[in-house]
Amino acid sequence: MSRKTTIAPSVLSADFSRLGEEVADVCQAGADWIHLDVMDGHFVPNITFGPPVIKSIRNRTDKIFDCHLMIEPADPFLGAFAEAGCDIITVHSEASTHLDRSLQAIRDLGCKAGVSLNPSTPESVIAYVLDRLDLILLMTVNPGFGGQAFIPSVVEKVRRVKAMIGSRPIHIEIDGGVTPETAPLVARAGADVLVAGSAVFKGGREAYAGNISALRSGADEPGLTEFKPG
Ligand SMILES: O=C(CO)[C@H](O)[C@H](O)COP(=O)(O)O
Repeated sequence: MSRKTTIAPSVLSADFSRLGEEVADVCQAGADWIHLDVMDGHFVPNITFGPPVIKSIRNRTDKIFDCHLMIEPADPFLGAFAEAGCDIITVHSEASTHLDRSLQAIRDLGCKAGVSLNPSTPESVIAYVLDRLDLILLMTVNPGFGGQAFIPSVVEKVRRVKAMIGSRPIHIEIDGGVTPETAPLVARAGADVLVAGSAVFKGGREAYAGNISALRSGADEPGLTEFKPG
């Protein structure tokens, strides 16, 4: 059976002066989720936006808001991101001193809980929190900027994480340098959610539908098993 990979455009590559329209346009073009990259200028060398901006675009779509927190600490702000309308909140393992507590707090807020690993972080850091996870975000670039080159060594980590989670209903999401060429590599290794900024937003709104379908057709090869989240 073939499957449908979830495509999550990262608004990092959108025109921020028209963010609401950009979100509506990519949803209209076939996006499944909206990926929100929150950066603090401390954990990563860039600053983006926070809860007020997310709240201001929440009414543009009812698609899942997938919030990737690249902030340290994250715990004091989890409530504000949930309140702003995020459905999934992902924290970085490298920025979480008490990862188990952070994941529990996200679920207590009524959101799905995710953890993100930088390219150099081994998957062993999540071995004891698997039952608290709805999503594992494996970075295929060093976080902070869009438009970077995909780091191929992470493909092997995707395979290991897929084996590690077994039958648990946990999404494996890939973020960084995802293109129609790299999408099949990570999909074959076990990823079911692909984040893409540059590859979706290039060419302006008329190009979004074609860009999304190019990513999807690369990832949705026949023979890949369908993912059924819990
Ligand atoms: O988290 C990110 C950077 O930290 C971005 O989501 C990611 O890099 C997507 O951009 P692109 O598809 O252009 O690589």
